[in-house]
Amino acid sequence: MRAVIPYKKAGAKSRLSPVLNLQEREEFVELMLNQVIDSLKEAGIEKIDILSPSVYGLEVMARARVLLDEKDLNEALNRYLEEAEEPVLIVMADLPLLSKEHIKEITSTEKDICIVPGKGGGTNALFIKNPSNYRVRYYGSSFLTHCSIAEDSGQNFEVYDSFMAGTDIDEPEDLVELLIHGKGPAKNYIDRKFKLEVKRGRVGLVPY
Ligand SMILES: Nc1nc2c(ncn2[C@@H]2O[C@H](COP(=O)(O)OP(=O)(O)OP(=O)(O)O)[C@@H](O)[C@H]2O)c(=O)[nH]1
Ligand SMILES: C[C@H](OP(=O)(O)O)C(=O)O
Repeated sequence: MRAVIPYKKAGAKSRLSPVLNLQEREEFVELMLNQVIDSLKEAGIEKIDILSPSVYGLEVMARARVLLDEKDLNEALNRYLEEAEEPVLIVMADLPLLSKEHIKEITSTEKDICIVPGKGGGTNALFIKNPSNYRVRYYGSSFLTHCSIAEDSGQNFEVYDSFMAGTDIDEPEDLVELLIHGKGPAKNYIDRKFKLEVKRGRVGLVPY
């Protein structure tokens, strides 16, 4: 088994631009990437690839193999799947609440594929036992798309239902979940810039 983390630091997390400037977003995304790598290693996954369109932010990366592919996310990942000769776990880099336990459960599925839905219809992780038989199509309602792709290719799949693994950090309100449930450098980075605002209803985020 090997894990691949698609990663693009340049201009990362544009949806967080209302609350973080470009430098902050690029610093933050690098912290989240390293927490995902931590969880993969803690789960015993030794072969970890980072698939990126450029070497930016990865010049001194020694914790995983860096693969460069300037193609867009889907083309790059599908080329990776074509060339893979073992089960592949695709994990997004913006999952600071993903734990080793989640990873062990996801990769222990009895199905051909395990799909981890994100918020708003996305796909946070995909474990694919037979990568030659599967292709990805991220963006839009990619979770539903990936379920259909599995069905259309005659492969059964498990939907891994987890609030924590399902929390990808895309929008400012996602930072609330990181402050409440997270730990480690990514959480500490946001902790230094924001505090929780507890009013009626949902907890909010306010800058210091
Ligand atoms: N290899 C590769 N990874 C990408 C690319 N675009 C995004 N990613 C990564 O794919 C994952 C999901 O991407 P998004 O959540 O859309 O991240 P993003 O593009 O920084 O966020 P927004 O700018 O808010 O859309 C993250 O791990 C990104 O780092 C790309 O063109 N190539
Ligand atoms: C890549 C994309 O991420 P999102 O924009 O949903 O966070 C997806 O999961 O299809």
